[in-house]
Amino acid sequence: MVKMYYNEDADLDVLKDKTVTVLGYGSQGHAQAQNLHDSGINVIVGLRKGSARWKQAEKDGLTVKTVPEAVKSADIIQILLPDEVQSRVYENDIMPYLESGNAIVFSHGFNIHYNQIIPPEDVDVYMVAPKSPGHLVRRTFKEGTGVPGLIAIYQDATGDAHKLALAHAKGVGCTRAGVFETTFREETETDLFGEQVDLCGGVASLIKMSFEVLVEAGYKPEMAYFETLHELKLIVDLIHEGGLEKMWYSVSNTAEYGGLTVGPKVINELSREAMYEALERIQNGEFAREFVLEGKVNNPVLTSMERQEREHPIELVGKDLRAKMPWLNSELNED
Ligand SMILES: NC(=O)C1=CN([C@@H]2O[C@H](COP(=O)(O)OP(=O)(O)OC[C@H]3O[C@@H](n4cnc5c(N)ncnc54)[C@H](OP(=O)(O)O)[C@@H]3O)[C@@H](O)[C@H]2O)C=CC1
Ligand SMILES: CC(=O)[C@](C)(O)C(=O)O
Ligand SMILES: [Mg+2]
Ligand SMILES: [Mg+2]
Repeated sequence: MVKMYYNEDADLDVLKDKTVTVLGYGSQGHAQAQNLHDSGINVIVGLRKGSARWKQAEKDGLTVKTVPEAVKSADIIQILLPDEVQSRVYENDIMPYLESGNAIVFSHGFNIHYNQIIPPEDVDVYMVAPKSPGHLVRRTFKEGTGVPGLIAIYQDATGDAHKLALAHAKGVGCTRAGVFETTFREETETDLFGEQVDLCGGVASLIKMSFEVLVEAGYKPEMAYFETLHELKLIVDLIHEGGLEKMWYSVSNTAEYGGLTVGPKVINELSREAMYEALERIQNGEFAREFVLEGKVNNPVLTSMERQEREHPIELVGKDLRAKMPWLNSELNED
């Protein structure tokens, strides 16, 4: 087993006299900045002028500055901007203001691993990566628990990077749930693989295709929505709590037999090949190059796919049905 780090393994005191600047106040930024602040750490949020989130961060009790000003005020600069804009912001607004002995922190290794940001040798570079969407990083922290996370050290200029990374992970709440150490390469490649093949891409495709099949076969969209999307969370909750075993235990024998025999026909050897292909494109940098170039031309493919996704019948029927389930709706907007 890998070594796991918990609260007692991390010392927040190493951050006591430091200022942490969190650049960006989006999914991870708003969550990690507030968690660090609530952990007693001196936090400044860095945003561009005119950011709609500036007021929100101030309302949340945080000091906000422009990115260059925030970098100048900081010992530790955590870059929580979208991956595709990080290198541009780094060159214009971060690098010129870095000081020897500063630390640069990431929550995903993309820009370091794929050579988009090349930091100077006299700064620490480490990662604190919650294995969770940002909104749950905040929600679980407020509930008194936390999400698991990774740390990785890319560059240890001061000799303190490891201690800083552990303390930082503690401030974010990850040592409550467990933290283990990895490398920038391993985090980047597994994270991209997971989100493309399983967590986001695989699941979304599975949901849409099973929905489409039921609707094409003449079943009501509402029925199909409940069956292929809504109930998925309830099933995944069981897997999350007690592994596949708990899920198989809880569902009927009919579901267990049908699931075990039919599942591998649906996610099959062709899917395995597609997974290997996705992994290869991640490992050889092709996916990274495609995504970086997409960002440089203002995301034409992403924009169009987002529109198509919004217009998918499952999203239309889902919107109507969720409006009738108000208890589902508020959570993402709360923080
Ligand atoms: N989303 C997640 O749950 C996870 C993300 N990560 C990683 O965390 C990092 C941040 O991702 P995420 O939280 O999704 O990012 P978001 O897309 O939510 O970040 C949005 C924030 O970035 C700011 N921003 C965007 N462009 C610029 C710019 N050019 N100059 C200044 N600020 C800018 C936005 O400012 P404005 O308010 O002005 O629009 C906003 O505050 C990434 O490395 C990602 O891979 C890791 C684990 C999970
Ligand atoms: C939430 C998370 O960890 C992801 C899926 O890797 C991401 O949002 O990049
Ligand atoms: Mg991830
Ligand atoms: Mg990711």
